[in-house]
Amino acid sequence: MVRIELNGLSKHYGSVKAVDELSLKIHQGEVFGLLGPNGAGKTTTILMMLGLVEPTSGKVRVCDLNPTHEPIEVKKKVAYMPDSLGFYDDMTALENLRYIANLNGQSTSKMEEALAWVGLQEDKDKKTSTFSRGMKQRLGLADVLVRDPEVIIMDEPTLGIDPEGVRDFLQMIRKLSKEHGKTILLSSHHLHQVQQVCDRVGIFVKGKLLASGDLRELRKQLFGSDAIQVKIQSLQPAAPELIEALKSIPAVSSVQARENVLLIECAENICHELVKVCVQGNLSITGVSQEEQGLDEIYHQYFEKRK
Ligand SMILES: Nc1ncnc2c1ncn2[C@@H]1O[C@H](COP(=O)(O)OP(=O)(O)OP(=O)(O)O)[C@@H](O)[C@H]1O
Repeated sequence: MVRIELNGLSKHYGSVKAVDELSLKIHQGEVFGLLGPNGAGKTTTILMMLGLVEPTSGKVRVCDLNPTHEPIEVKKKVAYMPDSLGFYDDMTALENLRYIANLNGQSTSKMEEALAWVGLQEDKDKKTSTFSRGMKQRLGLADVLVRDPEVIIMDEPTLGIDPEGVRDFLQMIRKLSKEHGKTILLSSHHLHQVQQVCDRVGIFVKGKLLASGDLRELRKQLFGSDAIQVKIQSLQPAAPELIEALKSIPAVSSVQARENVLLIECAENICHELVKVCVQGNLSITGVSQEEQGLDEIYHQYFEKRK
């Protein structure tokens, strides 16, 4: 079920095309990462999804609603977590949640449960002035849980949190999507984190979506190849017959032999098969490693190539 659908969506500020003909579908239960450098158009896209910025052209639908025309209905189904959350410092965690719930006319029955879920049960009666940034982000997540939305939109949710806090937070995001069926859109500069938690990623540059998909699809879209590179080291150079045998494997796209090293590019993970063929070809293997480009490499390599 599609929860977020953008179709040829554009937003122009004078001559600046903040978002340019953006089309994208995000399904229920998916964690989708919006990834891009400063000024790419991520925030503008989010604001259009929330009905806070009107598109110049194109369509946006969130939970089968038009945010521009039905902003209040959208607000009931979508929770937005900005990068820095404002809580009242002189109120406790519980009081803050109650205050927000009352303002939004929501039930307060799930507050304790939500605080326990994010691991703040023992801190619920502490004033939020004593909270670390990570604790405030978890309180933000508890607030989201109280609202029980269908879609959660987060802008840089892990900014300024320590590594352990980030790990816990990412686990919660994953759980919200996989166990609670929430659709999550996450905007971030943190490539490594996006890679850990997102099912799919969209790479934005200058208002345009350059590529979207899982890591493999991104590799293919950005580089025209989704190759995995396998490096096989051996005591002696590979015989020409062995190199030919490796090349004849359908998933293998190229084989390079340099002294005692074979570099094999293949379209899928067939490491075990390559090793078998090498052993049959009497190669004395001393090491095997597989290199698959992560999001970091994909992102940097792609932008370095374009400079
Ligand atoms: N209200 C506005 N008026 C004029 N220009 C704007 C406005 N909001 C955004 N822009 C411009 O639109 C472009 C996209 O900005 P946006 O904030 O959406 O990018 P972003 O990807 O969220 O960046 P960041 O990662 O820095 O938050 C930028 O060039 C920005 O200067």
